[in-house]
Amino acid sequence: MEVIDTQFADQISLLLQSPSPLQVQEYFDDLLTTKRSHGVQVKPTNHYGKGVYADMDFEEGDLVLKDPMLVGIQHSSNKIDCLVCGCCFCFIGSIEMQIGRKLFLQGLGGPKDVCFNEKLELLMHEKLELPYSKKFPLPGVINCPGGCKEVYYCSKSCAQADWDNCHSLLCTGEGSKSLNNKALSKFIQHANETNDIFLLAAKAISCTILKYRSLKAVYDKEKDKEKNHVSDVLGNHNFSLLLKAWKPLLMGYKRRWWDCIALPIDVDVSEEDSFRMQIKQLAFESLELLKAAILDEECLPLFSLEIYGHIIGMFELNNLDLVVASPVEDYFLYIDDLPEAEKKEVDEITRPFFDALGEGYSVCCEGTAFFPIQSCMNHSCCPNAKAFKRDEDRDGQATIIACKHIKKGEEVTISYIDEDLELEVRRALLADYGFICKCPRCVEEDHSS
Ligand SMILES: C[S@@+](CC[C@H](N)C(=O)[O-])C[C@H]1O[C@@H](n2cnc3c(N)ncnc32)[C@H](O)[C@@H]1O
Repeated sequence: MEVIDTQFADQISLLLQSPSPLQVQEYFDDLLTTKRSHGVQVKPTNHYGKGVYADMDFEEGDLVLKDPMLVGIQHSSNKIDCLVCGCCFCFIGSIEMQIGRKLFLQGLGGPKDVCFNEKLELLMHEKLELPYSKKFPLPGVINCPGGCKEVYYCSKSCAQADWDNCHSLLCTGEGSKSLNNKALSKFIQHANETNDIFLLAAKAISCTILKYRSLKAVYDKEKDKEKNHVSDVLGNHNFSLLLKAWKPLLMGYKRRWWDCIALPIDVDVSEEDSFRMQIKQLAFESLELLKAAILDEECLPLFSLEIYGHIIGMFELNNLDLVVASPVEDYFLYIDDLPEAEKKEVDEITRPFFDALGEGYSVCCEGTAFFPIQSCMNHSCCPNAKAFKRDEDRDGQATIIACKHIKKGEEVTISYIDEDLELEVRRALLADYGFICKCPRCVEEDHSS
């Protein structure tokens, strides 16, 4: 066992204790009120933990819920394709910048002629305007306040929100509040080379530390007024503040990553134990790098392997794809729809870029995120709702749409898998989520098979 795990065993088990139904109810009622999501409630189900229930009638196609993420990341491999805000994940810059940057960074200057590559640079720096691009305006690019040149934003408010929420600890720029920028870069490199779910876990830990620090500052101020304050590292007051800061993660459904991760198809069942040990070792290596970068003496239990494993496990079981459609796709579709004569003229300018982009012209922003309310939605193979982005949903929030009539009081369910598959295939896929589905359709198909 790791030192922190042994030393803080009691606190760790409190951090992992399932919240009472009342705590769950209060937390989600509060969250839904703050987010002004009035159509749903989170309540205990009869069978499997908590679930989301309709608080009003919905018709097919109605918006049931917009759920802002707790933490999210853009996949590292997607960063060349799409320049998006590091907080709300909307596309930023301009159509020209998106196209020029992507082609330039990929070294895909098409025909390797100097003239074309010069054009890409001009595009990237917005010194060359493409016809009709103004019809697809994007917010300007705001730099990271810590100067890292890794993350950009759509507005000063998004930059500040991300800084205050988690980025100040995970920024590799000069203004970073991490312990050691080199160690942080090593942690990030390890995550990029192994599994970027570690970046999501690091965001969750940073969020908790920063929340803890702000709760502590308020607490100390109050205490100062009382004059007799004695600061005790991880004493009762501090731990109760840490528990409070941890609350959003406390609510998530968690299992240890190395226990819950699905066995890859190329790993034989006889090698399962050794596979799970390797996964645990990988988490250990990542955690050691993270500790060197952002360890906080007052939040030590957060850096135990047990907690790290549970946070990653929660993201593994509950994470949802973060997808934001590309305005570059809209742009080229618009050009393609122009009246023939005009299209011919415009095409002469845009065609070389379109050809160089190839199929990549429509790549979306892709990543992984944790959505607090959507992650409470249970699965059904005959769901009444689905995660679906409409044309207007151009940021990183999860959008849930009713796919049939939902009555007030009914549970809102989504399908975690492609529900059109056969019973046996569905069962195999759902085994990765750790349960056997007993929805009405599975029960009926099971009886008739
Ligand atoms: C994303 S969570 C859903 C919320 C969860 N019920 C909770 O209490 O936090 C997924 C977990 O819920 C349970 N679950 C969801 N749908 C289920 C179903 N149709 N049958 C059995 N268990 C289900 C499983 O334990 C699954 O791993």
